[in-house]
Amino acid sequence: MNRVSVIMGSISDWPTMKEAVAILEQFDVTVETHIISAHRMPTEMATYAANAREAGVDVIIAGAGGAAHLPGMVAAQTTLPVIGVPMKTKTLNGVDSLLSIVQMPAGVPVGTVAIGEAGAKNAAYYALQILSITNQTLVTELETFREQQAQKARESEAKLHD
Ligand SMILES: Nc1c(C(=O)O)ncn1[C@@H]1O[C@H](COP(=O)(O)O)[C@@H](O)[C@H]1O
Repeated sequence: MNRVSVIMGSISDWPTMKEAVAILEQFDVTVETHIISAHRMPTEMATYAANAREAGVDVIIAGAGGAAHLPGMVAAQTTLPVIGVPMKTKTLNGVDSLLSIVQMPAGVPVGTVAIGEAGAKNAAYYALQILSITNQTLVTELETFREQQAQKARESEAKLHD
C-alpha cells in the first residue's frame, strides 16, 4: 500500500495539516504523521529524511511556518517528492512561510502549494495524483472525486438561477 508522510515543524501547525491527513485517509493510502523541526530537532530531521524512502514512504508533505526551512531541508536529504505547505502566520500572513519554502535552489525541488488550509488540502490531492501514476485504484477514486466536485458546482449553478 502507498505511504504518505505528513510532517510539520510544530504542533501549532496541526490545525492546518490535519486537513491534508483527513483527505489522505479518505483514499487507499497509509498515512504517518510526525512533528519534526529542522530548527529544533536537526539531527532527528536529517535521520528521518535520509531514511524515509527505505522506510517505505512514497511522498512527503511538509508544513512549516515563518522561517519555514523544514520542507527544503528534508528535500535536501531525500530524492522522494517533497510537497511544502506554507503556514499562515500572524505577523506576515504566511508570505514569510511561502517565500521560505518556494525559493529553492535549482536541483533540490520542493513542490510548493498555497498558504494555509487550501494549500494543505491540495498537498494531499497532489500526493494522491503522484501516487496514481502507478496505482490504478487511485486513478479511479480521483476521477470519482473530480466528478462529485463538478456535480456540486453544477448544483450550486442551478441554485443560483432558482
Ligand atoms: N518553520 C519551522 C521549523 C523548521 O522549519 O524547522 N520548525 C518550526 N517551525 C515553525 O515555527 C512556527 C511556530 O512554532 P511554535 O508554535 O512551536 O512556536 C510553526 O509554524 C513551525 O512550523
